[in-house]
Amino acid sequence: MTKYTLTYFNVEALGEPIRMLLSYGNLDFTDNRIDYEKDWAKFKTAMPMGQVPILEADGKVMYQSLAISRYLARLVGLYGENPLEDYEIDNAVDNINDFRAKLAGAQYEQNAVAKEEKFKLLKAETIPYFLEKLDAIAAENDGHFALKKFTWADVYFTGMSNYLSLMAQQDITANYQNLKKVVENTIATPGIKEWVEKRPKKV
Ligand SMILES: N[C@@H](CCC(=O)N[C@@H](CS)C(=O)NCC(=O)O)C(=O)O
Repeated sequence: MTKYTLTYFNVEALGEPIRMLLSYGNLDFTDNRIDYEKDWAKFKTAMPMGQVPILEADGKVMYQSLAISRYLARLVGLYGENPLEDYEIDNAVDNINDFRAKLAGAQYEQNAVAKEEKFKLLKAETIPYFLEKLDAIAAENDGHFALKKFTWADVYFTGMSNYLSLMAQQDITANYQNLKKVVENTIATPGIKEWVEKRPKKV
């Protein structure tokens, strides 16, 4: 049986959807968390693109979190059953990821004045815009992100949700009932439920 090792920092963020997919599939994995301050400089040079997450499986080193997630989603049966279904799921993930990129653009802005301006715009326009759109997609799909059923798009949103809330400086599901439903359904799913109960409490 394949033994996986996920290497990432001691946070949820890009690593968490992968941890959830591994847990959903009941795949045997080591959750290897690097201490950024102490150890990252030495690990970074050994990473294929100088970044994490990476997933090791029987000697194969995989990187790029979305590529890893798609691989696992296929493996555990949370992708589509044909190219059109795959498109629907990928489309939802891309929408979520566009939201993440907007938040990260402000969060990681180095110039303090520019950062404040970016956050003002985020709070006034970008965050409500994306959350309304995402909530509408979840409403159309009966509390899921695609195909009216549980797919890895739901896992992606749920895995990222605490990190997105942290960057948005607000609970992103608080006023969006359909997004809340996606998260509630996902964390009640066998495999993921047990993972969420035992995972380190570090967003
Ligand atoms: N596109 C990559 C981005 C990976 C990425 O941005 N990783 C960050 C952590 S979230 C990282 O390794 N940062 C440390 C560095 O770049 O030195 C993916 O999705 O895997």
